[in-house]
This record gives sequence, structure tokens and C-alpha cells, in this order.
Amino acid sequence: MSTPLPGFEDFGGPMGSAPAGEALGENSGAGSGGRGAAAAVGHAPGRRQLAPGAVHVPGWLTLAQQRELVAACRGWARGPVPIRHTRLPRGGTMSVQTVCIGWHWQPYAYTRTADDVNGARVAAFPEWMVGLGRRAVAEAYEDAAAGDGYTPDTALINFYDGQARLGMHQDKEERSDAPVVSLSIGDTCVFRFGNTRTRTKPYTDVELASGDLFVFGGPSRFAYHGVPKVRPGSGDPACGMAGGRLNITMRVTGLG
Ligand SMILES: O=C(O)CCC(=O)C(=O)O
Ligand SMILES: [Fe+2]
Repeated sequence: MSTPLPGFEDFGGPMGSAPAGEALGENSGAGSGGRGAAAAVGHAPGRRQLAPGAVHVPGWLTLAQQRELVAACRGWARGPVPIRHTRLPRGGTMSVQTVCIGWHWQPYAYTRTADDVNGARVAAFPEWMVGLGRRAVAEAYEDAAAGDGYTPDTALINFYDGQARLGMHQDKEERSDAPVVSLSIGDTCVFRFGNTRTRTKPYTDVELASGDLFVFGGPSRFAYHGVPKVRPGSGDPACGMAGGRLNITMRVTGLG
């Protein structure tokens, strides 16, 4: 693979050989009483609602779960579609590096094959990640039924080096208003969460640290958001990454 991923490729922790989804198959969250009771909605300490439908749950993933996700994402970054800087329609490339599973995202469409990269079909969206997404929605919304009804079929996996940024945008290529589930690992970033009408103020800046969950759905589903800053060196290498920031956003495409 030719794309350099500083801090991302030199991972060699003890979880590297664990089957993907092993720890992730458990109930997550530091406060999740009753591990293994799949239907239970764990209590999420520190949970904060920024706007209706927009919830931040700090420290939702354990370090072991973060390491497993890093290992899985590292595999997807290698192929069948290698992680790359997405080309923008008007020329230029994104500073963030992205690889997709389930469906391949390009501005402004989803396809099964990565026609702007190598033409390969993207990796399947694994069942364990559907389960993780369901628990995320249930715990963020403190509503087991909301989790049960959630079946994400794509994830965008973004890698940020210290200089990478993501401008204010809406996630609107999906033909579904189901929530977006965002998981962050590695360096902390400033996540700017705005409003549904403009890419400018009013917005709220939150720090997303390693292990944090952020869900936006309901009236916040089409809010503008972006990442104006990453804080290099702020992550704990025990998360599985020596540097940089990994973000996974699960979505429901609404495409058959
Ligand atoms: O990196 C993040 O926290 C947000 C990513 C995002 O907004 C996107 O991939 O559409
Ligand atoms: Fe987004």
C-alpha cells in the first residue's frame, strides 16, 4: 500500500491477532452494567445532549475495544480498496484519508465499487459492527428500541494526521434519516457541531477524545459539522495508534 499513514501502520499491540469483533461483541461503555446482557441499555456516564438528537458519550469504548477497531480498520485500510485522500469534484483532495466499508462514498454518491480508486468492491459491513451501532444508538438515546431498529450498512473510516481538517458539511448522501454513529480513537479533535441551515454559527465545539461516541439523528441528523483541529500527540498509544486520529461514522444508506 503506497499511502503513508503516520502512526497508523506501526501498530503492533497484543490485540493485533484477536479476531475482529471479539471484545466488540460485548456490551460497551464504562458504565454498562450487566455485560453480556445484549438487550440491556447501559447507563452512559458523562452523556451530554448538545441538541435534540445529538448526543456525546465520552469514553464509551474501552481501550481493548479501541484496539480491536484499530486493527480492523488497519485491515480495511490495506484493501480491497486502499485508504486514500478522496478527490473532490472541483479538483483538489481532502486532507483526511478515507476508506469505506459496505458502500463506497464519494462526494456525492454511494456505489458498491470504488470507481475513483481501484474499481474493487468494498469490504462487507460486518455483523459485529451492526451490533456495535445498535448499542451506540440505544445507549446514546437511552432507548433500547431505537437501537433495535438501527441497521447501519456503511461506514466511512477517516484517518487524520496532525494537519488534517474536515470542513463544515452535512452527511446527506444517504436516503435515510437514521442516525449517524461516530466513534473516535487516537488523538483528540475539536468537533464543530452546527445547525441544519448554514455552515456558520450557531455551532458548538466539543472535544472528541479516544473512545468517545457521538450520535446525531432526529432533528440533528442533517446538521452541519466538521473537524477544524486535531491535537497531535494527545492520544494514548494504548488505544492501538502511535499517533493521529481515527474516526468511524456508521450510517444507513437507504440504498438496496
Ligand atoms: O471525523 C469526524 O469526527 C467526523 C467525520 C465526518 O463528519 C464524516 O466523515 O462525514
Ligand atoms: Fe460528516
